[in-house]
Amino acid sequence: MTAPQNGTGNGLQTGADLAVRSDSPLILALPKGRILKALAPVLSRTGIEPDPDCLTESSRRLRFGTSDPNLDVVRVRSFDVATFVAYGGADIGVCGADVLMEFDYPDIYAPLDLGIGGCRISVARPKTMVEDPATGQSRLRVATKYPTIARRHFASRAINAEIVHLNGAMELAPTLDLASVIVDLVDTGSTLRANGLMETETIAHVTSRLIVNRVALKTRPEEISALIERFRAALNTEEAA
Ligand SMILES: Nc1ncnc2c1ncn2[C@@H]1O[C@H](COP(=O)(O)OP(=O)(O)OP(=O)(O)O)[C@@H](O)[C@H]1O
Ligand SMILES: O=P(O)(O)OC[C@H]1O[C@H](OP(=O)(O)OP(=O)(O)O)[C@H](O)[C@@H]1O
Repeated sequence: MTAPQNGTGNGLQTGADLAVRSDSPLILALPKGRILKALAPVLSRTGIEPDPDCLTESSRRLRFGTSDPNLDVVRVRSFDVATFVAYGGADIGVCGADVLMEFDYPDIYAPLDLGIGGCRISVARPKTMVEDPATGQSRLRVATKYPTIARRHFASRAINAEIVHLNGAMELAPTLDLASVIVDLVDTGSTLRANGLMETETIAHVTSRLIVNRVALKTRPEEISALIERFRAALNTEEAA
Protein backbone atom coordinates (compact mmCIF):
# COMPACT_ATOMS: atom_id res chain seq x y z
CA MET A 1 0.00 0.00 0.00
CA THR A 2 1.41 3.41 -0.92
CA ALA A 3 1.24 5.79 2.00
CA PRO A 4 0.26 9.42 1.44
CA GLN A 5 3.27 11.73 1.38
CA ASN A 6 3.62 14.11 4.27
CA GLY A 7 6.12 15.56 6.67
CA THR A 8 6.63 12.43 8.77
CA GLY A 9 8.05 10.43 5.88
CA ASN A 10 6.25 7.37 7.25
CA GLY A 11 2.90 8.12 5.67
CA LEU A 12 1.12 8.83 8.93
CA GLN A 13 -0.64 12.15 9.47
CA THR A 14 1.11 15.10 11.10
CA GLY A 15 -0.64 17.77 13.14
CA ALA A 16 -0.30 20.12 10.16
CA ASP A 17 -2.03 17.64 7.84
CA LEU A 18 -4.94 17.21 10.22
CA ALA A 19 -5.21 20.92 10.93
CA VAL A 20 -6.11 21.36 7.25
CA ARG A 21 -9.48 19.78 7.95
CA SER A 22 -9.93 20.84 11.55
CA ASP A 23 -13.09 22.80 10.60
CA SER A 24 -14.70 19.87 8.83
CA PRO A 25 -16.72 17.13 10.55
CA LEU A 26 -14.85 14.48 12.51
CA ILE A 27 -14.85 11.14 10.73
CA LEU A 28 -15.81 7.91 12.46
CA ALA A 29 -14.78 4.73 10.60
CA LEU A 30 -17.16 1.82 11.15
CA PRO A 31 -16.63 -1.76 9.97
CA LYS A 32 -19.09 -3.45 7.65
CA GLY A 33 -20.54 -6.79 8.67
CA ARG A 34 -20.88 -8.47 12.04
CA ILE A 35 -19.28 -5.72 14.17
CA LEU A 36 -21.56 -3.07 12.67
CA LYS A 37 -24.59 -5.15 13.65
CA ALA A 38 -23.31 -5.64 17.20
CA LEU A 39 -22.36 -1.98 17.44
CA ALA A 40 -25.78 -0.61 16.44
CA PRO A 41 -27.27 -0.68 19.99
CA VAL A 42 -24.11 0.87 21.49
CA LEU A 43 -24.19 3.60 18.86
CA SER A 44 -27.83 4.24 19.60
CA ARG A 45 -27.02 4.74 23.31
CA THR A 46 -24.29 7.26 22.40
CA GLY A 47 -27.03 9.32 20.72
CA ILE A 48 -25.10 9.22 17.42
CA GLU A 49 -27.61 8.44 14.68
CA PRO A 50 -25.99 7.76 11.30
CA ASP A 51 -28.16 8.10 8.18
CA PRO A 52 -30.33 4.92 8.20
CA ASP A 53 -28.69 3.59 5.01
CA CYS A 54 -25.41 3.27 6.88
CA LEU A 55 -26.58 0.68 9.41
CA THR A 56 -28.77 -1.33 7.06
CA GLU A 57 -25.89 -1.60 4.58
CA SER A 58 -28.50 -1.16 1.86
CA SER A 59 -26.67 1.64 0.10
CA ARG A 60 -23.53 1.63 -2.04
CA ARG A 61 -22.56 4.95 -0.45
CA LEU A 62 -19.51 4.77 1.80
CA ARG A 63 -19.77 8.10 3.64
CA PHE A 64 -22.81 9.15 5.66
CA GLY A 65 -23.92 12.11 7.71
CA THR A 66 -25.12 11.65 11.29
CA SER A 67 -27.50 13.40 13.68
CA ASP A 68 -24.42 15.41 14.74
CA PRO A 69 -23.45 17.93 12.03
CA ASN A 70 -19.89 17.73 13.32
CA LEU A 71 -19.59 13.97 12.74
CA ASP A 72 -19.62 11.88 9.55
CA VAL A 73 -19.36 8.10 9.32
CA VAL A 74 -17.39 6.13 6.72
CA ARG A 75 -18.18 2.43 6.32
CA VAL A 76 -15.14 0.32 5.41
CA ARG A 77 -13.96 -3.27 5.67
CA SER A 78 -13.24 -4.32 9.22
CA PHE A 79 -9.59 -4.97 8.39
CA ASP A 80 -9.23 -1.45 6.94
CA VAL A 81 -10.64 0.55 9.87
CA ALA A 82 -7.27 0.63 11.65
CA THR A 83 -5.53 1.77 8.47
CA PHE A 84 -8.02 4.61 7.87
CA VAL A 85 -7.52 5.78 11.45
CA ALA A 86 -3.71 5.34 11.50
CA TYR A 87 -3.33 7.40 8.33
CA GLY A 88 -5.69 10.09 9.62
CA GLY A 89 -8.35 9.50 6.94
CA ALA A 90 -10.66 8.91 9.91
CA ASP A 91 -10.20 10.42 13.36
CA ILE A 92 -11.87 7.66 15.33
CA GLY A 93 -13.07 4.13 14.57
CA VAL A 94 -14.16 0.72 15.79
CA CYS A 95 -12.29 -2.50 15.02
CA GLY A 96 -11.37 -5.88 16.48
CA ALA A 97 -8.33 -6.24 18.73
CA ASP A 98 -7.17 -8.88 16.21
CA VAL A 99 -6.77 -6.15 13.58
CA LEU A 100 -4.89 -3.91 16.04
CA MET A 101 -2.54 -6.78 16.94
CA GLU A 102 -1.90 -7.55 13.29
CA PHE A 103 -1.01 -3.99 12.25
CA ASP A 104 0.36 -2.62 15.52
CA TYR A 105 0.13 1.01 14.31
CA PRO A 106 1.96 3.29 16.76
CA ASP A 107 -0.34 6.23 15.93
CA ILE A 108 -3.46 4.48 17.19
CA TYR A 109 -4.71 4.89 20.75
CA ALA A 110 -7.37 2.38 21.85
CA PRO A 111 -9.08 3.88 24.91
CA LEU A 112 -12.17 1.65 25.15
CA ASP A 113 -13.02 -2.04 25.03
CA LEU A 114 -16.56 -2.07 23.62
CA GLY A 115 -17.20 -5.65 24.76
CA ILE A 116 -18.71 -6.71 21.42
CA GLY A 117 -17.36 -9.01 18.68
CA GLY A 118 -15.99 -11.46 21.21
CA CYS A 119 -13.92 -14.31 19.79
CA ARG A 120 -10.35 -15.60 19.99
CA ILE A 121 -7.48 -15.99 17.60
CA SER A 122 -6.26 -19.54 17.69
CA VAL A 123 -4.12 -22.22 16.13
CA ALA A 124 -6.03 -25.21 14.72
CA ARG A 125 -5.11 -28.45 13.01
CA PRO A 126 -6.89 -31.49 11.54
CA LYS A 127 -8.51 -33.72 14.17
CA THR A 128 -7.12 -36.76 12.44
CA MET A 129 -3.52 -35.71 13.07
CA VAL A 130 -2.31 -37.70 16.05
CA GLU A 131 0.56 -35.36 16.89
CA ASP A 132 0.66 -31.57 16.83
CA PRO A 133 2.50 -30.80 13.55
CA ALA A 134 4.45 -28.08 15.38
CA THR A 135 6.04 -30.57 17.80
CA GLY A 136 9.80 -30.75 17.31
CA GLN A 137 9.67 -28.63 14.14
CA SER A 138 11.78 -25.59 13.34
CA ARG A 139 9.64 -24.72 10.28
CA LEU A 140 5.89 -24.94 9.81
CA ARG A 141 3.55 -23.93 7.01
CA VAL A 142 0.67 -21.87 8.38
CA ALA A 143 -2.41 -20.63 6.48
CA THR A 144 -3.81 -17.38 7.87
CA LYS A 145 -5.24 -13.93 7.30
CA TYR A 146 -2.93 -12.79 10.15
CA PRO A 147 0.71 -13.21 8.99
CA THR A 148 2.24 -10.95 11.66
CA ILE A 149 0.37 -12.52 14.58
CA ALA A 150 1.11 -16.05 13.31
CA ARG A 151 4.81 -15.36 12.68
CA ARG A 152 5.20 -13.74 16.11
CA HIS A 153 3.39 -16.58 17.85
CA PHE A 154 5.48 -19.34 16.28
CA ALA A 155 8.73 -17.35 16.59
CA SER A 156 8.12 -17.28 20.37
CA ARG A 157 8.24 -21.08 20.18
CA ALA A 158 11.39 -21.00 18.00
CA ILE A 159 9.41 -22.09 14.94
CA ASN A 160 9.86 -20.31 11.64
CA ALA A 161 6.34 -20.00 10.19
CA GLU A 162 6.07 -20.12 6.42
CA ILE A 163 2.90 -18.13 5.82
CA VAL A 164 0.25 -18.98 3.22
CA HIS A 165 -1.76 -15.77 3.21
CA LEU A 166 -5.51 -16.33 2.67
CA ASN A 167 -8.42 -13.94 3.17
CA GLY A 168 -11.06 -16.54 4.05
CA ALA A 169 -11.87 -20.27 4.08
CA MET A 170 -8.63 -20.94 5.98
CA GLU A 171 -10.22 -24.13 7.30
CA LEU A 172 -9.74 -25.78 3.90
CA ALA A 173 -5.97 -25.30 3.90
CA PRO A 174 -4.80 -28.32 5.96
CA THR A 175 -6.99 -30.87 4.17
CA LEU A 176 -5.96 -29.53 0.77
CA ASP A 177 -2.28 -29.59 1.80
CA LEU A 178 -1.75 -25.84 1.60
CA ALA A 179 -0.52 -25.79 5.19
CA SER A 180 -0.16 -28.00 8.28
CA VAL A 181 -2.07 -25.67 10.60
CA ILE A 182 -4.18 -22.52 10.47
CA VAL A 183 -4.31 -19.37 12.59
CA ASP A 184 -7.83 -17.94 12.51
CA LEU A 185 -10.68 -16.51 14.56
CA VAL A 186 -12.80 -18.92 16.55
CA ASP A 187 -16.04 -18.14 18.36
CA THR A 188 -18.44 -21.08 18.74
CA GLY A 189 -15.95 -23.49 17.12
CA SER A 190 -18.61 -24.66 14.67
CA THR A 191 -16.60 -23.70 11.58
CA LEU A 192 -13.62 -25.72 12.83
CA ARG A 193 -15.82 -28.72 13.68
CA ALA A 194 -17.63 -28.60 10.36
CA ASN A 195 -14.29 -28.81 8.60
CA GLY A 196 -12.66 -31.55 10.68
CA LEU A 197 -10.30 -29.26 12.61
CA MET A 198 -9.56 -28.80 16.32
CA GLU A 199 -8.29 -25.79 18.23
CA THR A 200 -4.87 -26.47 19.75
CA GLU A 201 -3.81 -23.11 21.20
CA THR A 202 -5.45 -19.78 21.93
CA ILE A 203 -3.14 -16.93 20.93
CA ALA A 204 -5.34 -14.08 22.20
CA HIS A 205 -8.88 -13.20 23.23
CA VAL A 206 -10.48 -10.59 21.01
CA THR A 207 -13.16 -7.93 21.44
CA SER A 208 -13.84 -4.76 19.47
CA ARG A 209 -12.16 -1.51 20.50
CA LEU A 210 -12.83 2.18 20.04
CA ILE A 211 -9.70 3.56 18.40
CA VAL A 212 -8.43 7.10 17.92
CA ASN A 213 -5.74 8.76 15.81
CA ARG A 214 -3.23 10.15 18.34
CA VAL A 215 -2.55 13.28 16.28
CA ALA A 216 -6.28 14.02 15.96
CA LEU A 217 -6.55 13.66 19.73
CA LYS A 218 -3.89 16.38 20.07
CA THR A 219 -5.28 18.71 17.39
CA ARG A 220 -9.00 18.37 18.26
CA PRO A 221 -8.84 17.29 21.92
CA GLU A 222 -12.22 18.60 23.14
CA GLU A 223 -14.25 17.09 20.29
CA ILE A 224 -12.49 13.71 20.36
CA SER A 225 -12.54 13.44 24.15
CA ALA A 226 -16.25 14.27 24.12
CA LEU A 227 -16.85 11.47 21.60
CA ILE A 228 -14.86 8.97 23.68
CA GLU A 229 -16.92 9.99 26.72
CA ARG A 230 -20.17 9.40 24.81
CA PHE A 231 -19.06 5.84 24.05
CA ARG A 232 -17.91 5.34 27.65
CA ALA A 233 -21.28 6.55 28.95
CA ALA A 234 -23.10 4.25 26.50
CA LEU A 235 -21.16 1.27 27.87
CA ASN A 236 -21.89 2.30 31.47
CA THR A 237 -25.61 2.63 30.66
CA GLU A 238 -25.56 -0.90 29.26
CA GLU A 239 -23.84 -2.26 32.38
CA ALA A 240 -26.35 -0.53 34.62
CA ALA A 241 -29.35 -1.88 32.64
N1 LIG B 1 -16.97 -15.69 14.50
C1 LIG B 1 -16.79 -14.51 15.06
N2 LIG B 1 -17.42 -14.21 16.18
C2 LIG B 1 -17.26 -13.01 16.77
N3 LIG B 1 -16.48 -12.02 16.27
C3 LIG B 1 -15.84 -12.27 15.15
C4 LIG B 1 -15.98 -13.52 14.49
N4 LIG B 1 -15.27 -13.47 13.36
C5 LIG B 1 -14.73 -12.24 13.36
N5 LIG B 1 -15.04 -11.52 14.43
C6 LIG B 1 -14.66 -10.12 14.74
O1 LIG B 1 -15.26 -9.35 13.74
C7 LIG B 1 -14.25 -8.73 12.93
C8 LIG B 1 -14.72 -8.75 11.51
O2 LIG B 1 -14.84 -10.07 11.08
P1 LIG B 1 -14.48 -10.50 9.61
O3 LIG B 1 -13.10 -10.04 9.27
O4 LIG B 1 -14.78 -11.96 9.51
O5 LIG B 1 -15.40 -9.60 8.77
P2 LIG B 1 -16.88 -9.81 8.35
O6 LIG B 1 -17.78 -9.23 9.38
O7 LIG B 1 -17.12 -11.27 7.97
O8 LIG B 1 -16.89 -8.89 7.07
P3 LIG B 1 -15.88 -8.93 5.81
O9 LIG B 1 -15.15 -10.27 5.79
O10 LIG B 1 -16.80 -8.75 4.66
O11 LIG B 1 -14.96 -7.75 6.02
C9 LIG B 1 -12.97 -9.48 13.19
O12 LIG B 1 -11.84 -8.64 12.99
C10 LIG B 1 -13.14 -9.91 14.64
O13 LIG B 1 -12.73 -8.88 15.52
O1 LIG C 1 -16.14 -20.38 15.62
P1 LIG C 1 -17.21 -19.87 14.72
O2 LIG C 1 -18.39 -19.35 15.49
O3 LIG C 1 -17.59 -20.85 13.68
O4 LIG C 1 -16.62 -18.56 13.99
C1 LIG C 1 -15.39 -18.62 13.32
C2 LIG C 1 -15.51 -18.20 11.89
O5 LIG C 1 -15.95 -16.81 11.85
C3 LIG C 1 -15.07 -16.10 10.98
O6 LIG C 1 -15.46 -16.23 9.65
P2 LIG C 1 -16.66 -15.43 9.01
O7 LIG C 1 -17.96 -16.03 9.41
O8 LIG C 1 -16.52 -13.95 9.32
O9 LIG C 1 -16.43 -15.66 7.47
P3 LIG C 1 -15.19 -15.16 6.58
O10 LIG C 1 -14.15 -16.24 6.72
O11 LIG C 1 -15.78 -15.07 5.23
O12 LIG C 1 -14.72 -13.83 7.11
C4 LIG C 1 -13.74 -16.82 11.15
O13 LIG C 1 -12.86 -16.55 10.07
C5 LIG C 1 -14.14 -18.28 11.24
O14 LIG C 1 -14.22 -18.89 9.98
